[in-house]
Amino acid sequence: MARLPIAFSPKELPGPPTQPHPAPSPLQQYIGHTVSTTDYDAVCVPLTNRRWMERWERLCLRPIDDEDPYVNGGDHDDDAMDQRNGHAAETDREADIWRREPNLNRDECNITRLEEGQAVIALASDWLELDSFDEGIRFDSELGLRAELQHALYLSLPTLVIPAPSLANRASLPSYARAISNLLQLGGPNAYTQISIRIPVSDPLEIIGQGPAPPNGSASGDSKHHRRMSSLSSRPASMHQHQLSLTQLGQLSQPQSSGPIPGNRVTSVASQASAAPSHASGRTVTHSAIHADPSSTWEMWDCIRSMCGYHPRLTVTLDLTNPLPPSVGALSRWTAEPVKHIWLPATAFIPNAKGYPVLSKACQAFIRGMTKQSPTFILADTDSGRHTSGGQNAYLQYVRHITSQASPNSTISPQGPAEVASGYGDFLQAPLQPLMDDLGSATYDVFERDPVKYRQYEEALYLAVMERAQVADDIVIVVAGAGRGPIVSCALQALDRANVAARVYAVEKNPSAFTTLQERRDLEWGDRVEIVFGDMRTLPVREQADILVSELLGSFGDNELSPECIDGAMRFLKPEGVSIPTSYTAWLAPIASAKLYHDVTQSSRSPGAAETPYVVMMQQVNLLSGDGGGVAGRCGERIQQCWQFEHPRRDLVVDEDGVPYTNSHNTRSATLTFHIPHASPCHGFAGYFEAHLYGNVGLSIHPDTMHRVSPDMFSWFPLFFPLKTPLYLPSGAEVDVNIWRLVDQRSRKVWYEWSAEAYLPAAPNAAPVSPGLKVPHQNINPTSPTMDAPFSPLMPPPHHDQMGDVGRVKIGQTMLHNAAGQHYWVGL
Ligand SMILES: C[S@@+](CC[C@H](N)C(=O)[O-])C[C@H]1O[C@@H](n2cnc3c(N)ncnc32)[C@H](O)[C@@H]1O
Repeated sequence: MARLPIAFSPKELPGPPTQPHPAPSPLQQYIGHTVSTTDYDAVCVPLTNRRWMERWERLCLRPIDDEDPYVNGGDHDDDAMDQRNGHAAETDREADIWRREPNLNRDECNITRLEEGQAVIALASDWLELDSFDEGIRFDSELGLRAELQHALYLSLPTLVIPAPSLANRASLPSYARAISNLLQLGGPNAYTQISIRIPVSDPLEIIGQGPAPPNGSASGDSKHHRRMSSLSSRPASMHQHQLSLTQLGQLSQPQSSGPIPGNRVTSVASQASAAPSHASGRTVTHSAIHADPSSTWEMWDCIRSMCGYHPRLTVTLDLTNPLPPSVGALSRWTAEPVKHIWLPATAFIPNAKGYPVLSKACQAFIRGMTKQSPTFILADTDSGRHTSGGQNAYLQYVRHITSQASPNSTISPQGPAEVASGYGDFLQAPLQPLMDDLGSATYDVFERDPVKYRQYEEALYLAVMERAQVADDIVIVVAGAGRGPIVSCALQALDRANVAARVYAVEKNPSAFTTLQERRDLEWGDRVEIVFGDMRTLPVREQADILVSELLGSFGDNELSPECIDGAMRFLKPEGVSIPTSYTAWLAPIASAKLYHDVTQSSRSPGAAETPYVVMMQQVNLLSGDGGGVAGRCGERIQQCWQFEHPRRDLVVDEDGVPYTNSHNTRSATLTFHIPHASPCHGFAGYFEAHLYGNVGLSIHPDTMHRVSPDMFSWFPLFFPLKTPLYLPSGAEVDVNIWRLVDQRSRKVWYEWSAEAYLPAAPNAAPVSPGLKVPHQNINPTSPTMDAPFSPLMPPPHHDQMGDVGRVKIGQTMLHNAAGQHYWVGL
């Protein structure tokens, strides 16, 4: 496993440069020394220092009354008031000049030189509040952050880590996200610095079921709320907005006024905010409704990145300060997100029996699972002396040890050996079309490296030969689509093992591969094999076979047109003959993957790129569905079967040449209902196949059976059916997926179309619920932070369907993808 970078977050930094450039600055020396003399790879440094905070606060905040010397000093005379007003006007002027061109001064920055930016992870100021209740603080925080990002872009810093939005202030999250979205425009399309949002892995109070985090505590536990109000808020125009936001939060008992509220402290407003927030619609959402699913921190991230349009320079710094949520499903969502850093403070470690810092089993498993995203770990507070043994280095050594161990077997995609897999992770590949195109030798070379597939074929052939040998003296094997001949060799080895003689034909339509077959016949096989050039669907039959063996399977089973080819080759088969494979099935599951979604929707891709299936070795992908039927027992398993093809089919109507008149019998359709335990956007579907070769031998890339059926096989990666627009699925949602395999004989095409509908389970006869009333069927209310649709007074009463006692309410729908095969089809 590749060595993952680990960064050190020091408590104290060296002072500013004292020598002119190019003499290395103290910070540069410190970073160089740390990286060269320890096992750390980077240093995590706050971009700015206290002086910047003090200037920003002086310009952008006004003292609250009890801090104001003019008010509390008792000097209420006119002169004092005049002096005070004059002073404030001067600061206002200075503030507005700053607002016109927000900047940082040199002595406010910890990092000032290009050379210092190497091996650095920069932290933005954690006292800026993009999501403050106070509109003025929000806007000035955005300007402050703009100045910081501008500086980071100037220094080409790789990342600026932005403080977490406040859990206690979800209502302002859209403001936070809007500000981030605007900041991402800075520097234009060639901007380099990534913005990484620090998101806590959980809200601890949510985990113990006590509702959201308290006010005045940021998600990471730091107190960053300003005790003062914005200087802008004392101006009439913005005060209106400020009042409005407070009223919407139900916090003001006094009537609105157009002027400042005497003695009203921002902190007191914030402290009331954890009481049940009442939305402008008048709909009351209780804490339990909001926080039944431990996902509010992930949901904050989902809101931000959705509002930022899945921007490629927007990433997550996952903060493990708080305890992990107990649900593996809730945690695994992070595997599908662009997690760039993992913040690991000393408090996340527990002491082992000898007092050394270690991580809990759950945390170890989580971290190992996240290593495929290659995050940088940031170790913080390791010098706090929290653990009695090992000293500061123990944390580093331990994380090195954990991240060097392979992640447990929880993959949802076959992975080849490192040299095959490297570079394939989450890479979108166009599915092969071996019927329409002639494959190159290098392509055959790649799939011939998988010994498992051929071992399975040889075993299946051995079983079939042994069985046929019981009833027939004269055995004929036809390898249909022989490629460069590996299955021909499998057939010969199976015959040798069974000690049975047979005539073997190798049929191939790729003229170049046919030359390799000629060479192998001449040099290896001799007259044991007869090679035949041509299309198996039209070639004249020389001799009928006992065993027709083919490998025309795609990642979804039938997507390389195995059904159509084998139908045409049926003419080669004796009435009692067998096909290897005898059947194959296509399977589907809903997935989330910010990376795959971003890749298919990139502007450089064609408009139909999000309506085309891709072959993908899935890594940063989360399988969304759960087992267990869902609330109403309507849902199937987490990965569901779409359809099956069996060979040989004896019921087809064929013409005088033995070729089926139509291909209509190869159309298929499926409607699958999945249960979604944890809220997530759905970015598409993973398609898998299982093939029954013969006897008890098969091939599988189905995540639940591949390790049993064909362990370590890596010839096929899953097929990804993207959604053009993500479909948001709240906790407890049900998603109906429709998928069709369609054929057109005249245009000689086969293609897939797909769409999905999202529902929430709803109680039978559930009347709209009044604010504050308890929801009747608690047990069917699997809520998420954004889920209150089934019982919303704004929605019509739930509609019953035939499938069970629990009705459901539709909440979303996708378009039909690849209608009429306009963007993707496979030629016959
Ligand atoms: C996926 S490759 C498998 C090759 C080889 N059997 C193996 O397993 O390594 C499928 C092969 O079938 C050939 N093929 C596809 N359709 C065919 C057809 N209708 N007639 C003859 N060969 C065909 C392709 O050219 C290709 O060589």
